[in-house]
Amino acid sequence: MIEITISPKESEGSPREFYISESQNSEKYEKICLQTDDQLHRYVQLSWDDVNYYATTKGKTLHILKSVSGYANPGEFLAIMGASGSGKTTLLNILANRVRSGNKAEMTGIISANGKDAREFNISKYAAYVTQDDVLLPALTPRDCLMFYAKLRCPGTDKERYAKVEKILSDLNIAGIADNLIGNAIIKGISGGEKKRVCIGIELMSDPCIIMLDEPTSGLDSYNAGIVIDLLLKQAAKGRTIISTIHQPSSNVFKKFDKLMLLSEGNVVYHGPCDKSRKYFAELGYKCPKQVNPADYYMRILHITNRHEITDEEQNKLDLFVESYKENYVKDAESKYELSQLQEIGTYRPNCWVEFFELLKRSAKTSAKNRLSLKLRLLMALLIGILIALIFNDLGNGEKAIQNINGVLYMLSIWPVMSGNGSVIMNYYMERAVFLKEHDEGLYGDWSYFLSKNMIDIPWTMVSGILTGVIAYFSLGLNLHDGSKFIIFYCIYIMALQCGMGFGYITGFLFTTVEAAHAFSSVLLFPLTAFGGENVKINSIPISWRWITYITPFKWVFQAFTVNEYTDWEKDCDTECDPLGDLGWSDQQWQGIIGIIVLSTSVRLIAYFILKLQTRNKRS
Ligand SMILES: Nc1ncnc2c1ncn2[C@@H]1O[C@H](COP(=O)(O)OP(=O)(O)OP(=O)(O)O)[C@@H](O)[C@H]1O
Repeated sequence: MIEITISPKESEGSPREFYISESQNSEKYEKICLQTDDQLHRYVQLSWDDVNYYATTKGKTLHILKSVSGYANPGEFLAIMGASGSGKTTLLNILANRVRSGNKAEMTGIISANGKDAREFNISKYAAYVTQDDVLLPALTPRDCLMFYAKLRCPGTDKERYAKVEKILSDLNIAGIADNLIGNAIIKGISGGEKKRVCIGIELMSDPCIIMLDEPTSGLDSYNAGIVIDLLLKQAAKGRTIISTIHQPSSNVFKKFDKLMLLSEGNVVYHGPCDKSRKYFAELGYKCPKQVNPADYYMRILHITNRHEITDEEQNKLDLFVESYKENYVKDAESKYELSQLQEIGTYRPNCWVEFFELLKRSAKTSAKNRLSLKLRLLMALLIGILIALIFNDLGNGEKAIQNINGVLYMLSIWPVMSGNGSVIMNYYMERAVFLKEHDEGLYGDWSYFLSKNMIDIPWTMVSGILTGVIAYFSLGLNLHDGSKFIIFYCIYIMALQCGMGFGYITGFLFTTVEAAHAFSSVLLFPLTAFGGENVKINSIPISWRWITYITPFKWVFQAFTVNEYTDWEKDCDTECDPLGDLGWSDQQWQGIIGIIVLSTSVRLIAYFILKLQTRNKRS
């Protein structure tokens, strides 16, 4: 049994002497008893000394953080404030080990956790990071999100995981909306404050010692901002170290912070107890009037009109604050706890099949709940089938029939490749941010993700194939020599869709924006339609260009379709009529099908390779 003494707020005690206060003004001395040594794992004092950050842009080197020193204690909420561009996010990212020195940026200084140099270990193993944007899947519910993390992050039985999710939902006061959709601009969902609480809940699943947040209240009204800050204070009260950048807090929110760090133009101008900041600035000649929110007042006195042309008055004021801070800076006592006593987060990792299965389940749920996208895709498949049936309703006989059948089969070769490509790009960009975040956190590997994406495509391609394929095939009266003809046609159609999806993954993984991916795939696929064998016969293509036909999905699909159609063809035709011979593949029974299988597999392997490369580059 460990006894923890709770000291008053003003005390600059050791990490074991943090205060717990539901109401900020409480000056009560309390004692709490923790049941076991387990709680010790949460106590991390993070400190940073003489941190400088330089970034080079357009040939100019900017000094973004200037000799910044500070600390954050366990059990406390440290708010980092400053005008826009003062370096808050950069500092937070450096503390979270999300910024490294490279070609265009250089970081100097020492960051340590409980006295141990952070260069010797990975701080992200102890810290959770909540980004400013809510990176969530809109078609899921808060419970789905937390449960997904519980499955991949928390050891134990499903019952224990379920209990943990319920506890977090109730701690964050979102149990009432746990089964509502998260939503986005299109899908009506939960409020911004509730989304932020879901993001915090996700991070709490891994029981982090430190929680870092980038502007968790931005975009929230003062009531919701207060709720978010209160729940973070509760987490601090459990011994966690909370570090958060914050923009324009209300006076009610401001007075809840334990420690405050004020930045101006990359310099620290104040770092210490929040409630002592008024007195500190008053002594420097800047007295905040009683009725004024200190947060607003500090922003006003630190305001710089044009940072590229700082006036003498602004510079003198900044120098006064910076010098005074340097003289007065006193760091809290060093933590007594060895880092080896701390519990790492994210060390639990289920095997890749569990990751795959959970990702598959989530993708299925997301697709099913995203009704609009589902309906649109089904409608499109149906309409294309009907449209083809209407346009080519009279195929005719003899030469005319061959020309018409070639035309319709070529359309049926282009459409699945294009639609498969487009649907993958669209779907991938809807979840790209979530995937990159989760993958970066090591929640699952790229193999599990890629495999689950490939598996979830299968039912969709089968349904789409039935809708377009059945309508087109039977309404046009294509070859019905025996039942296997349609089955082969259907399988080729599905493989064409799969191949198009493979191309979609390549472009999706290569580009960071959906617009660039669509533009690139159009530029890539459209010219390939000329090499499919319908517009220009393959043997009339110059030899030096003929290799392109091997990477043209339309060519393999068209070949497979025509061979299937014209073998045992029963239309009226004179003896000269040889549609397969005219196309140049009369003796190539299986090449089309083998070609589409090989190309489909190759593009997926290439896509996986690109994904691996991209995620590795992002991590490094
Ligand atoms: N890699 C970089 N290259 C060029 N400039 C950078 C880089 N990183 C940060 N900056 C610049 O450094 C300054 C501080 O950026 P930072 O995002 O930390 O500010 P902030 O205080 O968080 O601002 P805001 O409140 O608007 O988010 C900004 O002027 C930003 O443009």
